[in-house]
Amino acid sequence: MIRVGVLGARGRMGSEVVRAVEAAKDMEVVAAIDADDPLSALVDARAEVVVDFTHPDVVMGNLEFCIANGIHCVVGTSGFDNAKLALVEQMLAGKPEVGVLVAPNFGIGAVLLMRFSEIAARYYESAEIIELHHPRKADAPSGTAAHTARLIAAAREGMDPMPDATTQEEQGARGAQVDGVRVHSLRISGMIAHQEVVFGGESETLTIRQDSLHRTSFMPGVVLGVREIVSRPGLAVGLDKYLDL
Ligand SMILES: NC(=O)C1=CN([C@@H]2O[C@H](COP(=O)(O)OP(=O)(O)OC[C@H]3O[C@@H](n4cnc5c(N)ncnc54)[C@H](OP(=O)(O)O)[C@@H]3O)[C@@H](O)[C@H]2O)C=CC1
Ligand SMILES: O=C(O)C1=N[C@H](C(=O)O)C[C@H](O)C1
Repeated sequence: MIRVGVLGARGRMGSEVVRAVEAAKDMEVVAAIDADDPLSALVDARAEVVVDFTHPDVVMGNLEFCIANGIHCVVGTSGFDNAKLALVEQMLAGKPEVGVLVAPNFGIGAVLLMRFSEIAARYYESAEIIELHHPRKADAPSGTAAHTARLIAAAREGMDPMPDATTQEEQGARGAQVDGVRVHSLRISGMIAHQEVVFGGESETLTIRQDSLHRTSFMPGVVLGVREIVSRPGLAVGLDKYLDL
């Protein structure tokens, strides 16, 4: 049995993770921790793997503690940019046996959307992202949208800039730019997590869309991450690293 600690255990995602881990035959929750609970409970409970769905402001401190204590980390919390990932690499330098998976999105459809977007990016002169989430989300753009934008930007290397004649703009009307890719963030009651990537070229568009209709959609990916991380030391970014895409 893999001994799992859940950080953010009373949150929207964390509470689903507790249920999913308990339902899996080969793992158990040994510590369910939320804000104000001491991280030392993870060590007391001999947790082997931590699943973190907390907040972008606290996740780095959690990682520092877990890595220092030899606990593998499956991280769903958003807000990771290259600078934060470099810090995680630094934390791991002294603990090469520890694994950390940072997954912008654990939904299989979202993982496929990101891969398909990376493939499509080279074939279209225009690409923009629309992400749609519930209004209680703390960060914008979403981690998934930012990661997708970076993948598209990397795939477009060497291509001409996207056409855009805008010279006069209400602030924000054209969205945020992540590595030069426009991202538009909607916060809509009733929604969970949704993303569209719209590509355009000569007399043609391609729209790729994924919808998470319930937070259970993320759980097969989280459980896979817990199962895999115990034998995958080092930092992996994206669940696709554990899939044969
Ligand atoms: N990668 C993926 O597939 C997905 C990622 N996410 C990301 O996961 C994160 C959490 O989302 P969501 O569950 O909706 O958010 P919630 O606010 O519902 O849950 C976060 C929980 O973490 C708690 N928390 C805050 N600080 C700490 C701490 N230091 N230690 C332990 N627990 C703490 C919060 O407590 P309190 O409310 O008291 O502050 C809250 O209970 C977000 O960054 C979101 O973007 C979400 C869905 C899927
Ligand atoms: O906050 C959320 O809900 C989600 N956050 C992640 C993100 O920022 O991409 C993953 C998913 O979109 C749900």
